[in-house]
Amino acid sequence: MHPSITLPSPAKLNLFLHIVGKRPDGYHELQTLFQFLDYGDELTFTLTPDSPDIRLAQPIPGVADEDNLIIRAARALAARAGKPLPGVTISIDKRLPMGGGLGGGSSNAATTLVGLNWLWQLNLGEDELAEIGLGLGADVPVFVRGRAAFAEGVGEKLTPAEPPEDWFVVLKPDCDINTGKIFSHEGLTRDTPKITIRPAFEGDASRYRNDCEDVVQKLYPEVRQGLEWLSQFGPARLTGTGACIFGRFPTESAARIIWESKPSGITGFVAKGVNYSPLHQKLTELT
Ligand SMILES: C[C@](O)(CO)[C@H](O)COP(=O)(O)OP(=O)(O)OC[C@H]1O[C@@H](n2ccc(N)nc2=O)[C@H](O)[C@@H]1O
Ligand SMILES: Nc1ncnc2c1ncn2[C@@H]1O[C@H](COP(=O)(O)OP(=O)(O)OP(=O)(O)O)[C@@H](O)[C@H]1O
Repeated sequence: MHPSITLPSPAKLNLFLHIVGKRPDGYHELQTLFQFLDYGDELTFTLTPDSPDIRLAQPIPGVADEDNLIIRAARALAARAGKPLPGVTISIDKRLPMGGGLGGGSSNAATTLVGLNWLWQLNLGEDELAEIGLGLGADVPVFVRGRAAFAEGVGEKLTPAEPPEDWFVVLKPDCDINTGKIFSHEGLTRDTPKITIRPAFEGDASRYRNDCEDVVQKLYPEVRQGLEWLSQFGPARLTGTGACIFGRFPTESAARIIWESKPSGITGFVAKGVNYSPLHQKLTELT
């Protein structure tokens, strides 16, 4: 039996998302609150000592292996290690909708960096892994660090936060939203005044908005209808640039009652918000 490890790759929510400016390189400066969900993909890493190849057991439909953030993360880590390493085969149990604002690809990249650092026994520190992660995507560092956080810059300046660990109904309206298209939309507001938060942010995130929500609702009636339906029952928001939306509930049973009554034809799930990533939780249990 070759050494093997199965690790969670959780989703994130942007409990709020403010666009506070635009950088000279065209990227938008954000202030956002990230919380993890106890729901996500699962990756299994199996070392193949007889072959140096880094490969996927099965491709993700619509994503070329070369572009897959899992392969890109594993290669970036191997390059940083700078020594011969055993090959690895990675299989994916994909549960998160792609391009849904739940950070699935970024989370897969982070689980790969953290998991292979462990399996290859590289002992790189969290700062170094987060730096490699930032080269793969702005949302990767928060998944590498594994703590809910208030994020600034493009998402890389992180202050740990402890929002309430509520339950969420997460719905995926039936549309695909391109992040670049939303960020380049002329109707997007880019001047929300910067806020300062108390260290640890224990406040009520639903006081704050997602600045992408107006544009996304205008372009995608499915999102508007979903938000209208969900907000009857409590605070509801878009995560990232969508398409997923979430409603917040104090208990699992309250969330499940609403989930059961969702309109037909809409997919999604019920999950708990967690401030410590299930990935890091699992690794703690293993060591
Ligand atoms: C909106 C968030 O989901 C918040 O968590 C993320 O910042 C999005 O991060 P991401 O999915 O890694 O985004 P990318 O795939 O890198 O971005 C796609 C495109 O959106 C635009 N973009 C993205 C992030 C950002 N802060 N400003 C931008 O202007 C850029 O044109 C970029 O080329
Ligand atoms: N392992 C992967 N899993 C999912 N998507 C991937 C992966 N590797 C590359 N991608 C590409 O990344 C794109 C964005 O996927 P992802 O699921 O991260 O979006 P998202 O949930 O909108 O993320 P964000 O909230 O960061 O915008 C996909 O459309 C796909 O082309």
